[in-house]
Amino acid sequence: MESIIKVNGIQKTYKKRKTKEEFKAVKGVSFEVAKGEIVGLLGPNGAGKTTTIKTICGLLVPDEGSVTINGHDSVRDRNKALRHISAVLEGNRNIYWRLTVQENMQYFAGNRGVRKKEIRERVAELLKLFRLEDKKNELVNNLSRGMQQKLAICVAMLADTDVILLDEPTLGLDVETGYEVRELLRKIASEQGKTIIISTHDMPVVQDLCERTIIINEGKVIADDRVDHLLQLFETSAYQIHVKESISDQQQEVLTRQFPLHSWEGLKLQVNLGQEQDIYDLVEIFKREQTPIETVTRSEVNFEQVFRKLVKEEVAS
Ligand SMILES: Nc1ncnc2c1ncn2[C@@H]1O[C@H](COP(=O)(O)OP(=O)(O)OP(=O)(O)O)[C@@H](O)[C@H]1O
Repeated sequence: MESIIKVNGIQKTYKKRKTKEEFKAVKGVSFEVAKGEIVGLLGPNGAGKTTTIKTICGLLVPDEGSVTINGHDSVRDRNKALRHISAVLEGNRNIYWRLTVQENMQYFAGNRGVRKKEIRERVAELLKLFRLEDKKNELVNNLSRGMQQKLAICVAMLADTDVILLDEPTLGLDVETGYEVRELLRKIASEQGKTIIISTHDMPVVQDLCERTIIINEGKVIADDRVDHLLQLFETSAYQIHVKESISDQQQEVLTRQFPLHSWEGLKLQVNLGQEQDIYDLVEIFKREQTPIETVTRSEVNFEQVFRKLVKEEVAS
């Protein structure tokens, strides 16, 4: 499929103003995004996601490498490249809190080149899509965080660009509003063919919404794969063991040493094995002190486990 975004080996070093100390935040990131794809950009805090997103939307110039959008270089051909992109970088900080919802929409519509006679119709259409019609005369200051976030995305849709970049679109939203934003993004992608890149820590967003994920750690891409493929790869290695009584400190020590990727919920142990045969070593830990086992089941893998394992393996290597 045709790529609308090509990120070629970008590097970015920040210099601290006072000490002039240098920090390499992005160390040669490359990936491509096809038209109509929804891609999740994942990574621990400070991994370089925002720096990458800001470079794609032309707010930062890379020290090395390049970004092309629909064939236009984001530095040399900036205006042409940016015509294809809208970004929501700091959510509710991108909108005016002292204006109403509708005033914000009208202001940004003019600002982003929507033709005067089309503004009213475009604003009404988007407010309907985002279910913000009944809030149109409300001051943004009086809206909940979730509604402000929805408005910020709604504003980004005004220019009707091919690509939408979203930095943490569900940050701080409750489960229900997070779900609503997710469904909206899915609708926008499927009905309007938009290409969406989402930087997030929200694993359900990646698991439910993104077809592909690019995982960045310490400024480098450590995985770039389909979400369902990554889940399949890890499916065979996730187990749940339900014991009848708590294990001893010594057993816990061995467990932590041999199976660092585990967590307890009461008497239920959730563990990721390196390979399937490791189940025997795991059961041995309980057997040694005759801890009674209630059940051993292979568990459903969620994307959070996949993510943690990939990042942990990368740090260890
Ligand atoms: N303007 C800046 N000056 C100096 N260092 C910076 C600047 N912006 C970012 N950094 C550093 O670069 C690294 C990458 O930051 P970036 O914001 O891209 O990470 P991130 O993956 O988006 O993190 P988070 O998930 O915490 O938002 C971090 O260590 C950060 O402290």
